[in-house]
Order: sequence, then C-alpha cells, then structure tokens
Amino acid sequence: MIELLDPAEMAEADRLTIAAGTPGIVLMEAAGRAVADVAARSPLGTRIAIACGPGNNGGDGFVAGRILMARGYRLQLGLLGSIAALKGDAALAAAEWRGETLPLADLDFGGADLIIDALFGAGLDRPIEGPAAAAIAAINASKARVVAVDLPSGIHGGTGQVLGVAVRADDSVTFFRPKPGHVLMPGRAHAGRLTVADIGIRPQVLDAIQPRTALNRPELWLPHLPTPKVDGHKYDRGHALVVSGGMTQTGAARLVARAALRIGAGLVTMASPPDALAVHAAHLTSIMLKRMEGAAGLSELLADKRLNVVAIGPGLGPVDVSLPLVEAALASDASIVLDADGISAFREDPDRLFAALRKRSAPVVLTPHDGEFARLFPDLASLPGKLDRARQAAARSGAIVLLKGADTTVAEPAGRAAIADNAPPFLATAGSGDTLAGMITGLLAEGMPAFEAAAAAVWLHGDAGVVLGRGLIADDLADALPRVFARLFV
Ligand SMILES: NC(=O)C1=CN([C@@H]2O[C@H](COP(=O)(O)OP(=O)(O)OC[C@H]3O[C@@H](n4cnc5c(N)ncnc54)[C@H](O)[C@@H]3O)[C@@H](O)[C@H]2O)[C@@H](O)CC1
Ligand SMILES: Nc1ncnc2c1ncn2[C@@H]1O[C@H](COP(=O)(O)OP(=O)(O)O)[C@@H](O)[C@H]1O
Ligand SMILES: [K+]
Repeated sequence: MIELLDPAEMAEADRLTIAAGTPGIVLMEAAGRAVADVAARSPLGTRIAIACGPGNNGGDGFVAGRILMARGYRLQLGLLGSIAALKGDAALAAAEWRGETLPLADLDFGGADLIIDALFGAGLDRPIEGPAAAAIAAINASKARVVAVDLPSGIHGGTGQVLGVAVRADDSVTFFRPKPGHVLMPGRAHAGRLTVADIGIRPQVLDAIQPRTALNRPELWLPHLPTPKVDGHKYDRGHALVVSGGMTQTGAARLVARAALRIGAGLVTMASPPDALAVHAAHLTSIMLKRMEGAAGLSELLADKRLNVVAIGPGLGPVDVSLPLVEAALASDASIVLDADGISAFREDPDRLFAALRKRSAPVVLTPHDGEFARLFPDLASLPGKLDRARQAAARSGAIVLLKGADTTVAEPAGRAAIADNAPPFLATAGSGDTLAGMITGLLAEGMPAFEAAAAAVWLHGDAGVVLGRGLIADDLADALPRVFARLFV
C-alpha cells in the first residue's frame, strides 16, 4: 500500500525520525541529494537557477545547490529573505553553501535551462503574494525544465489546491511518501513526474502515525478481490438487481448491468417498468429481465433475498418516479449503489436519505460527480480539496462516498480514503459513470467489502480507459475488463 501523508503527518514522520536519533540535517542532506540527482538528469553545461524559500524547503535547495556545484554545473541561487533569518537545519545547510546568495528578484530565470523550485513545501500556510508570487510567475513563463522540491510551490500538500499562484513543474521530488497534494487536482497537474525519494525515514514511523489515506493502487484492494471457487456455483458469485428508468432512458441501466456482469456478478437481473420491457427484451442476452410495477413492484422483487445488491439511479427519471423507488431499495436488506438520479432525488431533503441510511446494516455506496455531490452536501461542496469533501460526506451520511473526477476519491465513514490517479481524460464521456456504478455493483454482489469494492472499481474503470485509449465510448468499458484483468494478473 502506498500511504499519502498530509503536511501534519509528514511533520510527525520527520519528528519521530529525529527523536529516534537521526538529526534533521541528515534528512535534509538526503533530500537535497535526491533533488540534485533528479536535476542531474540534465547534462553538464545546463544553466541552473535555484529559488530558495525561508524554511526547510529552501534548506533542501541549498543542499542541492552545493552538490550540483561540486558536480560541475553552472548555477545561480537566490533566496527569499535574508540568510540571517534562516533557522535550524536550513541555516546549517546555507552555512555549507560556498556560492553567492542573490536576492530572489535578481535570479535570471529567463537565462536558465533548469530551475529548482525550493520556495515552499509542506510549510505553505497562506496564499503567496509579493516577490515570491513574482518569482513563480517568472518560473512559469520561462522555457526551463522545472524541478520542484517536495511540492510545486503554491500547491497545498494536503488538498492539492493552489494558494494564490503555483509553480508548474516537470518533475517533483518528494520524500518518504507522496502527499495528497501530488494526486489531487490541480496539484497533480502542477507536479509533473513524481519521484519519491528515501531519505532515511523508517516505515515503522507509520505505525504511530496511522495514515488514513492511500493511493488507489491494486495492492490496496487486491487481497479482497473475490476469486471464484473451483467448485463454485453462479449463486456463489451473487445476484445483482439493476433498476431501470422508463422507455426512453433504458441505456444507462444496461450499461450498469453489463458492467456488473462483466466484473464478476454471477447473475444480473434488470428490473424494468412495464413500458420499457420490450426495449430491454430486444437488447439483453445474458442479463435477465423482470417486470417491475413502481416502488411496490421493486419491494416485491427484493423480497428474494438472493438479490444481494441493487444498483439504482442511472436513467431513473424525475423525482416523482425516482424517490419512491430509491426508498423501496433503501428499505431492503441488499447492499446499494446509489448514483445519478437516485442521488438527485434527495436534493430537497438530504436528511431524509441520511436518516434512511442510518437504519440500514448493509452498505451503501454513493457515487456523485461534483454536481450531484453539491445537491446532497451543499455546505461541503466548497471545501478545498476532494479528500476532505469526500471524507466529511462519508462521516455525515454513514455511506461510502465515491466522489468522481480525474482524481476520484473514495472515503468511508470511519475516515479511510483512497485517491486514484490512473484515469485518462477519455473517461469523461457520456455513460462512463454508469459503467463505474455497475462495476461496483458486480464486486459487491461477489461479496467484496464495500470500501475495497468501490476503490477496485475506480481503478479497474480507469485502467479500462487506459487499455482502450482515445476513441473509447462507455459501451466499450465493460467489455475491456477481460484485458484489464489479464494485465493485472500477469
Ligand atoms: N527535518 C525536516 O522536517 C525535513 C524537511 N524537509 C523539507 O522541509 C520542508 C518543510 O519545511 P518547513 O516546515 O520549514 O516549511 P517550508 O519551507 O515549506 O515553508 C515554511 C516557511 O515559509 C513561510 N511561508 C509559508 N507560506 C508562505 C507564503 N504564502 N508566503 C511567504 N512565506 C510563507 C513560513 O513562514 C516559513 O518561514 C519540506 O517541504 C521539505 O522540503 C526535508 O529537508 C526533509 C527533512
Ligand atoms: N478529466 C477526467 N479524467 C479522468 N476521468 C474522468 C475525468 N472526468 C470525468 N472522469 C470520469 O468519468 C466518469 C464520468 O461519470 P459521470 O460524471 O457520472 O458521467 P455519466 O453520468 O455520463 O456517466 C467518472 O468515472 C469520472 O471519474
Ligand atoms: K517547492
């Protein structure tokens, strides 16, 4: 598992390491050397400008400068503030620097081939203004390769938000573990290629820190991915029910159903309003079809306890149709994936949903995009950073909240969260979210724990986008799953 550490957790990792006997300057030396190594992928002769800030991020810049100068690079170093004002490890690092220290404003960014951004890292705590903002504008205007120390200056390590202005880096070199700000947008776009350097912090410090956020990678959920039993039966793999909208909007439910079956559900049944039965009958093959007369009809179907998960929301229709159906689903014992119109049904009264959720024991996964999220959690929608939004929404609702986008974040009520960075932008296409809902549904049907099922579906959906590439449409995503699994298990 790759943990993501926010600034407070990273400071604690540093503190525990120093308390256990490794001096801070030793960590800073290792950090500066790692930055120098990444910078030194550019050949000798490269003209380097190093912009140092007033804290330890700047200290790393002084160390990198000393090492690169010893390796024969031509370089200029500029400092925001005065050397006399530096403290602690940064002051020690600056004392070892033998070159000239220019005022930041005198650095010639335009004449540099490579810029090392050591202005601010984890200690950034307010919007950047004045000379630092001017330096960042000049860095972004230059044609130089930019290597950021820890984080691109201006990006908040915990939220990925831009505080004022932010450097656009080609490379970022961070230490020990990546930070949420490297994967959450727009931070990820600013960070460029990420290098995570070992600076001598022992992984055992994580036992004390107990980080709650991870990068969404297979190692997070693969141990929980169900494997069909050799002597298994289709009913061992679960039976999902997908609730369809009316005649003119049946496609979304079929995308859900196909993805649920492809990813591993043993059986999938489409619950269809009477007017849409003929449309579905013309399209469905391996997916079964049942007639559903309104909310009472759905409750009757769900009396069959073998139906262990319900997907409801995509193409479901306006609130007068959708709300009674969702309430019938919520009253059942099945796990639920609630998406799209099923979420919007509660826009007038989100507490009604939360109250129903509190009465359930089987899990519910909410899969909003930003617009749907704002309908259920209007006060949380403006929080900086998707991680906090998803985490607070999960705590409030008691559901697993999967907040979609380029940096889809899954959070559970107890606070555990996973952020994905593998989804290509081709996934922003009609019906792609319906397919994701279906993938979660299928994994829940197979009995995967809900947080892991949601995280796995997000990653597999993203990888299906990678496998298909440009030209993909939502109809292709489920059918790409065999190739995605083949890649996963090589
Ligand atoms: N021993 C350690 O703690 C280690 C720290 N390391 C480096 O230290 C960095 C964190 O150092 P710090 O905690 O000193 O923090 P930073 O160096 O990121 O920034 C803190 C300084 O910037 C000022 N500042 C913050 N926001 C500002 C703004 N908007 N405008 C102007 N000034 C602003 C603060 O007042 C403070 O002086 C990490 O990002 C990493 O690069 C590494 O050297 C590894 C070891
Ligand atoms: N820029 C992007 N990069 C990667 N994935 C994206 C991007 N924008 C959207 N997605 C993904 O595409 C899907 C869109 O879902 P959604 O907004 O519900 O659309 P629809 O309702 O048409 O299915 C989600 O899985 C989302 O995470
Ligand atoms: K930086």
